[in-house]
Amino acid sequence: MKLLSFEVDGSQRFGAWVEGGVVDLTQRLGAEFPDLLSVLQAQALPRIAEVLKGAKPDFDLENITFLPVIPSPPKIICIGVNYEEHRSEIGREPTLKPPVFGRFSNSQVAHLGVIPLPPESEKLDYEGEIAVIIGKAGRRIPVDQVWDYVAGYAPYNDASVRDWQGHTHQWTPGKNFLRTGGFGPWMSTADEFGNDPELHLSTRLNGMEVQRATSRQMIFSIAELITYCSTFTQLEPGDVIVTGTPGGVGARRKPQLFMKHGDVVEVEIAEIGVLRNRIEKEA
Ligand SMILES: O=C(O)C[C@H](/C=C/C(=O)C(=O)O)C(=O)O
Repeated sequence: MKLLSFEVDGSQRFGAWVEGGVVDLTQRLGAEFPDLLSVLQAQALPRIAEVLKGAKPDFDLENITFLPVIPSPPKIICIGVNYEEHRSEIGREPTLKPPVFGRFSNSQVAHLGVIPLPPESEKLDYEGEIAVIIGKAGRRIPVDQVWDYVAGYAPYNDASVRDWQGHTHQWTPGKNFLRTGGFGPWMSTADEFGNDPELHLSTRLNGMEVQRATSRQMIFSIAELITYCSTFTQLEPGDVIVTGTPGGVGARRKPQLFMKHGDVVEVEIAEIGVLRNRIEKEA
């Protein structure tokens, strides 16, 4: 299933993309589940699958406004330096454990939303990534059991304000400018894949491919990341783990390639879909 959050006529809803459009699940199940997060919290994905059997779309994609897949995740845990090509382009020493940092939920932006280029920056960069959405609470999850805890996967753009990321050795400010973290268009539920799926990730800037990798190239696998993160914190349904970006970021190109007003950035997971955002100067 491809599940999404969206708005129609100012009302926030959740639904499923099926061939031909969007099935409105708020209309069918809203009394029980106000949003996609509550579906995950109730572990009600099988219920959604039941409701979707034979359901006809209610909206064309053109008639909805996308919201971030989970608009307010309990936690957004980001992983840095998780592909060898990126590690070597930034000249970092390998680490025995994954670098971890956080994003706030208001740093997210939906598919087709505008990523603002803040007046404080001349170095807004893209980072195409695979997001893992957690479907079940767990602490110290053994590596061979992590797949029971995954609800699905989605494209993510961990767009980064490099000037602010570089102020100190903490990356948080540069990773949390408002509406820089693209999340969408939808999550594909884990049952569409086997355990440990190979997902094919690419990033395009104005149609030019700038990043390409698969989940097999991660330094710390999705399973290892879930085990690691669930050791220092309790993972909860709706938490998002953003698994790191491959080589090819704009800051490390020669010449550098930062995003500017009018650019269109796309992050694609071939098995899931394309997340597209336009860059606009923030007034
Ligand atoms: O500055 C660094 O060493 C790493 C930093 C962040 C990387 C990520 O967020 C990631 O790898 O996904 C960077 O490349 O600027």
